[in-house]
Order: sequence, then structure tokens, then C-alpha cells
Amino acid sequence: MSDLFRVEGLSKSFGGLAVSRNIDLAMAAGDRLALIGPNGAGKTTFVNLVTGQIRPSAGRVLLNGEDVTGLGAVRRVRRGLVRTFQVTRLFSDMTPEEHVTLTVLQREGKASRILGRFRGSAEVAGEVETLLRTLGLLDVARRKVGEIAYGQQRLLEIAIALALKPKVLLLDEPAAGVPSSETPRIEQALEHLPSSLAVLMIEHDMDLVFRFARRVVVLAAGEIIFEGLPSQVAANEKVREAYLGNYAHARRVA
Ligand SMILES: Nc1ncnc2c1ncn2[C@@H]1O[C@H](COP(=O)(O)OP(=O)(O)OP(=O)(O)O)[C@@H](O)[C@H]1O
Repeated sequence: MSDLFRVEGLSKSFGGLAVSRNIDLAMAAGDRLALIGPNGAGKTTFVNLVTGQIRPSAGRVLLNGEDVTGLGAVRRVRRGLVRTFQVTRLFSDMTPEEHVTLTVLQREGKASRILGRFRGSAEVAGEVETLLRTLGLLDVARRKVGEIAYGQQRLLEIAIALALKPKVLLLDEPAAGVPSSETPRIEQALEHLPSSLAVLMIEHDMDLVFRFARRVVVLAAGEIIFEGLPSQVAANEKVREAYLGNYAHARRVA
């Protein structure tokens, strides 16, 4: 079986600092993978390399067998490689409905119509409503983003990502900054993502990792040091060392 998504020998250095080192990773449709690792391990850099925000020093990114390494971020999105960001990138004066409508219109190549008439066709409106309902955002669909809860803003980012019809979705800390009272809604949304979607999630919250992931990859100093079942990760000697080393370093700095 060919993988839906694969990276081979992916490497990135910033000056003398090797931030990604020879990373090989594959995902199939329906995968639920958590990418974890100490602060500064290179997790966000990995997502940036995969989605085309930055260029690798070496290695390839393949989607459905096609080498997309030379493509920019927008063209990768069109092929189904979609991400969310660690910190929300929303417009506080726009509503969730407007954000998702604009995304669907953009996907369909009809975004220029918003200059004349904001709303899309009934078909677009139906799709937007379904997405907002799926993410539990229908009640706030017409509120300004600046007025809705932070957890709802994070859910809106997932709705926007889904509006791009991804095949592979990369979530950069979807629960970061969300108060614990709102995290169950994020978890629920993650559970109900389309089953065929391959999802990679960076997350520090291990409860969320254990509930979500069927596979865990641990990155330390830019290298994959563990790949396996969530139940095996905590007992792994290399993983323990990587985290202990990080905490020891954190203590030295403090
Ligand atoms: N544009 C850049 N120029 C120079 N160094 C960078 C750049 N981007 C990232 N780095 C460095 O690369 C390393 C990895 O950063 P990255 O943000 O990928 O780690 P991370 O695992 O996502 O960390 P965290 O869990 O804290 O978000 C860090 O040492 C960071 O300072």
C-alpha cells in the first residue's frame, strides 16, 4: 500500500543549528498521530517544512506519491496538506460564519466575489452551516470572533482547516491556551474529525495525546527518537532521558 503522506530524510539547519535531522515519517489515511517532544525539539519546524512555510536543507515531502517539496504552501494546501497554527490567526471583527464562508469560496476559486456580495450560494451556505455545527459553533456563527471564547476560536481554526478539504491535517497544539473548562470541546471535535483524514497533532497535554493518538512520535533535538504505541512511550528509556535532560536544562536556566 502506498502511503498518503511521507517525508524522507527531511533536514533543516538555521546557521549552524540543525533543527530537523534526517526525519523519515509516513502516514496513511485515517492515521491519528501525536508528535511530542521537549520544548525546542523541532516540532513546529517540522510542520513548517511539511506545509511549505520553510524550505528544507535536504529531504523530500510526498503527498499521494507526488513530490511536493518544490511547491509553495498554497499549492500544498490545494493538494490537501493543511495545518492550523499554535497561536490563532483569526480576524477579530469577522464572524465564524464569515471566516468559514471565505475559506470555502477561496477553495472554490470564488473569493473575488466577496468584493461585491459576501454570501456564497445556498450550497456554500449549507456546507458552512454543516462545518460550524460539527465543530459546535452554530450558536456563535454570527458573533464577532473577538467576542467568542478562546476555545471556540481554536475550534474555528479547525473548521477553517476542514473547509479546505484536507487529506492530511497538521494541528499545532490545538488546545494551547484553552482553559481546562473548554478542553473537552476540543477533544470532542478531534474525536469527530472525518475518519479518512490523516491527522498529525503536536501537543504537550499528555492526557489529550493519550485520548487522541493511536501512534506517538517523539522528537528530541530534531531527531525522531521513538515511534510506537502511546502505551509504550512513557517507559522508553530514550524518551525519559530526553525529557529529563530538558527539565534539567530548564532548571539550569531558571
Ligand atoms: N527561523 C529560525 N531561525 C533560527 N532558529 C530557529 C528558527 N525557527 C526555529 N528555530 C530554532 O529551532 C529550534 C526548534 O524550534 P521549534 O519551534 O521547531 O521547536 P518546538 O519543538 O516546536 O518547540 P515548542 O514545543 O517550544 O513549541 C529552537 O531552538 C528554535 O529556536
